[in-house]
Amino acid sequence: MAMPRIREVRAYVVRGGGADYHDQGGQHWIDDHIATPMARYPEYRASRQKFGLNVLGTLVVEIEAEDGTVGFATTTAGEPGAYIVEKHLARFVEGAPVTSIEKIWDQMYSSTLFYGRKGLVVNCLSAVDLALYDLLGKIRQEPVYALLGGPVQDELVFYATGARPDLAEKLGFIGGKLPLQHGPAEGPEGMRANLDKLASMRERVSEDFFLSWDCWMSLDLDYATRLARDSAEFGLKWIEEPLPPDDYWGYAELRRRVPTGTWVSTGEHEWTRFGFRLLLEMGCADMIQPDVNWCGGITELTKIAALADAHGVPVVPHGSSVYSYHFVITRRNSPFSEFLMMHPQASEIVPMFHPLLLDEPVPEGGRLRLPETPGFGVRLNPECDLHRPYTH
Ligand SMILES: C[C@H](O)[C@H](O)CC(=O)C(=O)O
Ligand SMILES: [Mg+2]
Repeated sequence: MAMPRIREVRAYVVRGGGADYHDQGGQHWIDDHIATPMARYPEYRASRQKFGLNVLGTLVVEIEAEDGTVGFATTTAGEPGAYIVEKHLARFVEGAPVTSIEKIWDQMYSSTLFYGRKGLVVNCLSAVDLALYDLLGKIRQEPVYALLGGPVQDELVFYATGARPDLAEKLGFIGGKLPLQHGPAEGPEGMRANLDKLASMRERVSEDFFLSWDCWMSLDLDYATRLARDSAEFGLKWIEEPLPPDDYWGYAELRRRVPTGTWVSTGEHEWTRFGFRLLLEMGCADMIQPDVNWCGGITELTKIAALADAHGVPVVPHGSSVYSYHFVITRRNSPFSEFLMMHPQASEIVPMFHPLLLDEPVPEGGRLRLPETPGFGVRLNPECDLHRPYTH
């Protein structure tokens, strides 16, 4: 079968949910006094949006082949991302065969080394990579998981991230990850409030339902050590992203300090196999959590997961909806998946990238069988207002 070439790349910005899942309206648990590295400044404690967490918005990348087939994907990168895709990355994609995914990745990464390597630029590159997978799947009439070698499990099993693990258990999830609300700047009172929250959730859920902390880079080594130790009596399964992502030494030390049986996890804000190589070789984590919409797309996640497998470290991707589901279903080394509760009170199941995607699958009873729809199996919601700020 002759493979078409790529005709055009287009980059759009959209506000309100989507891949920038922090870009929510008011009164949402995800913006309700969550511990962050900015919480040392009292004026930025109550709301993450106040310091600019949702400043970027969602970037949508569409890639159209000569035969008219369109693949698309999304990331957190907004208007600066649209500029990078249109003015820089598109040149490596347009005119290339739709199968040229590895070469395009290498050209995008190598050509942006002088200002990229991590963060926004690799988020953009991830969206292009995922859009290429979506396109290839649609052209071959196969789901992305089939392109990746096929499923190794029949269905995905989920834990839930949100303010109400007790409700998540009733919805069938296997565990719940709570946002930590108070950091070191809030002293012993904040620590007590954190532990009280965990204790009260432990009382409300069954013994087999696991509980974890999401610390969103907000702690220091001593606080993280105390939190992990004092949370152990409530059966804490893991302490996630307790330290700033560049503190590889702190993570390695924390792993030595936490009680046996408590995992240290991180990787949500790490990029490419080079960043994960440091985490793995330095013994920073019992589990890594790359976000496929950020870390370099499927092309890079495949390499990161192979490295992790060789180190005996499980890979449980951060959020990222269908983009991680198609990957996880093909991996023995990814025992479960994350579902971010995007309902404002975390009391009902809402698609993770709502309202941007149509046909976005959600777990039922904490489980999900992926449909056989080509590509990632989702469509852009025509009711979302996509804006194309740049052309090339
Ligand atoms: C709940 C966390 O603060 C963050 O919004 C999401 C996250 O880190 C995760 O899902 O993991
Ligand atoms: Mg997290």
